[in-house]
Amino acid sequence: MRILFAGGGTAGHINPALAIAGYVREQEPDAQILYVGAKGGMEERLVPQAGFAFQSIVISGFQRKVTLQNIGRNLKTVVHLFSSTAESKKIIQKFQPDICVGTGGYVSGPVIREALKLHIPAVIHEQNAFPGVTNKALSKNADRVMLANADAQKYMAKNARFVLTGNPVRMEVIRADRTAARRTLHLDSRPLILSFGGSLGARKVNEAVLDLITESAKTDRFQHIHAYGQYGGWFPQKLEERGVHLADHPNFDIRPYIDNMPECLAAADLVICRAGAITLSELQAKGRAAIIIPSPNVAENHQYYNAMSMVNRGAGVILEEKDLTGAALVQKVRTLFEKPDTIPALAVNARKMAILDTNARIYAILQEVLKERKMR
Ligand SMILES: CC(=O)N[C@H]1[C@@H](OP(=O)(O)OP(=O)(O)OC[C@H]2O[C@@H](n3ccc(=O)[nH]c3=O)[C@H](O)[C@@H]2O)O[C@H](CO)[C@@H](O)[C@@H]1O
Repeated sequence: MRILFAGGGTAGHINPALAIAGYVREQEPDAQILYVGAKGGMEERLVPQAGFAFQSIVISGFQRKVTLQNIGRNLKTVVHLFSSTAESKKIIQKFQPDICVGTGGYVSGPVIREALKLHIPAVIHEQNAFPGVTNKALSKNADRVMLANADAQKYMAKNARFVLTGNPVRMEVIRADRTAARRTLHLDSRPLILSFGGSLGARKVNEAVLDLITESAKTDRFQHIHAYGQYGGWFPQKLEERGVHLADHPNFDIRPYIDNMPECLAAADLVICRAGAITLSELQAKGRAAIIIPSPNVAENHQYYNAMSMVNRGAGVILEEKDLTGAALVQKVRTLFEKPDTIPALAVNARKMAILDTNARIYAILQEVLKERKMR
């Protein structure tokens, strides 16, 4: 199979594509896989790191707020609209895919549109209950619209060919073993708290975790791995200013981005995170207890609903950003570790929500679509 993936902007769109691509590669080691991402996007680093061929196109999104600067940006976006279409066509004609898979983000727009125009079958996957603009636009003509949540259907084209698949989670995440991961990460028997604010990081989460780690440094009862994200470069310096010298705390591992998330999730006792759809699917796949802090800055407040679907099943604890302070986070952590049964119960309930055969379901859909197209 020659298969072309397109999706990007944040890891929430990239990792599902990597999960599907990884599964295809396992099933068909000879499969030819090419990933098309946006120039300057996280995919430029994450895709080659996962061992897949990568090509980028120049693309940007429209800014909705009217400011002088945004008018300039939007003019550039119009130019990119044309250039990205031409670039996509060129890549597709050269690679000659049997099928294309779009996982959302602006970059999937021109690639999937051009593939369909060239009569190449194309499917898309939507990770959220509230779909992104690109997937909404593509839903009308895609061969299949694969959904993680049936609610997304009502915002998409009426005649679209929907299939409920769940969210694809990378096999590395599903398979990672706790004991082996803890050994590789040189952890001891103290509990591990893993924290990150979505794939780009989050200032509010960083601020609260800064207080948590400062507090934690007094007793060294926990081990911490924290990712401060793209804009949180101030985090290690702030810790030092508070008298927490990382050199004195080998139990604190502070980084801009967690590249070995499969291991970190496997090793963690408690996760503190945003409510991005893929992060939550990973918590479920691993059965991990979490304090979930939904981002309020997303379309239709969808992270709140993502979080509540776990909270309502006793599979996580919510801390809304309006209530988020360092003290509130410290208190929540304290409460969770107070009784020995609380964290294991959350973890078991999270695991009950896992859908573990999404990659296999999607692989079957790709084959079905290919067969269908051949028969036409
Ligand atoms: C602000 C925003 O618009 N967020 C959206 C974005 O979130 P975001 O890009 O944060 O996506 P998710 O939370 O869904 O997934 C993040 C992915 O990045 C990985 N990861 C994260 C941090 C890190 O340091 N290392 C690492 O590997 C996680 O393990 C996960 O695989 O896409 C999601 C899926 O469409 C949406 O549900 C989110 O609402």
